[in-house]
Amino acid sequence: MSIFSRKSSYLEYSGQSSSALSNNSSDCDNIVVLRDAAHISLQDVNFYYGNKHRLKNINIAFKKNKITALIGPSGSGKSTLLRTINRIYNLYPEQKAYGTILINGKNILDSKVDLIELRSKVGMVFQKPTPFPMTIFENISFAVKMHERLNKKELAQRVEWALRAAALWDEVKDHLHTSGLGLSGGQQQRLCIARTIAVKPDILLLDEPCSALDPISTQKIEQLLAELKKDFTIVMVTHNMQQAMRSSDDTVFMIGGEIVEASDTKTFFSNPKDKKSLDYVHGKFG
Ligand SMILES: Nc1ncnc2c1ncn2[C@@H]1O[C@H](COP(=O)(O)OP(=O)(O)OP(=O)(O)O)[C@@H](O)[C@H]1O
Repeated sequence: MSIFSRKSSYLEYSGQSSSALSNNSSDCDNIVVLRDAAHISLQDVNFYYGNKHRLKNINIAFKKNKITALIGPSGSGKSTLLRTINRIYNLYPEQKAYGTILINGKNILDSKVDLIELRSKVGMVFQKPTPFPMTIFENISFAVKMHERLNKKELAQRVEWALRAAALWDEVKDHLHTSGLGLSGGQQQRLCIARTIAVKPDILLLDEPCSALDPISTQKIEQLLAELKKDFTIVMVTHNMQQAMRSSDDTVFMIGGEIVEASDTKTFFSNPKDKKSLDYVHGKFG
């Protein structure tokens, strides 16, 4: 069975009873778990850039088919946390993660994990749109060809499917064979999302996907994410608290490489439990 089979769940391996969203931080320091219907679970994750310890005992689970926002001041470790989930940090030998990250019950930090397969199942979209210097069609077909052998017709269907899913098809269908670099910033970001979902991942990691976009493009991406969560589990770093409030189901608040608080977004913003969360929500720092 593939390690990415959807059969296992957090509840199966943890042996813990299900409660609705629960926050264990009072039981055990810095242990914060969103338990219900978890798809990704980090257990005692620590991360180092060389000898700099930048994620400290992270315990958190992200729910299937929900959007979780990672928020916190600059340097709090949000992007680092995101980068552990598809092991992109492995491109840099001095960067090391320890602990357990379970996806569908399998530890993706295990040295035997196939990183190409992992990254096809855990897609990532970065802050700045980065289309390849190729046509719109090729931007997507190139990604698909790296992972699958499809015939010409199947490939064209997959490109159309991904562009439709990324709410870009109607805007580009008449010029698929022109450069992706000719699109607006918002369209380029949707192209990057289309490219990522074209290989049919289970999980989408988004690192400040709207920070380079104008408000209308931002709104389109937010609407798109609301659609995409029906099919994907989404974890998104954002600096924009309004965006976290509008778009996410759950919110995880970090400072200094640690999780301060995690809960459903409505509760986090209306009734944060930790004084630091309250101060952050009220703009007193960060
Ligand atoms: N490549 C790197 N080498 C060394 N240290 C790094 C590297 N990237 C990040 N760091 C450090 O790790 C810590 C966490 O950084 P990270 O980028 O994860 O924070 P962040 O919360 O995403 O910040 P921001 O909101 O500014 O993007 C910071 O102290 C940062 O300086």
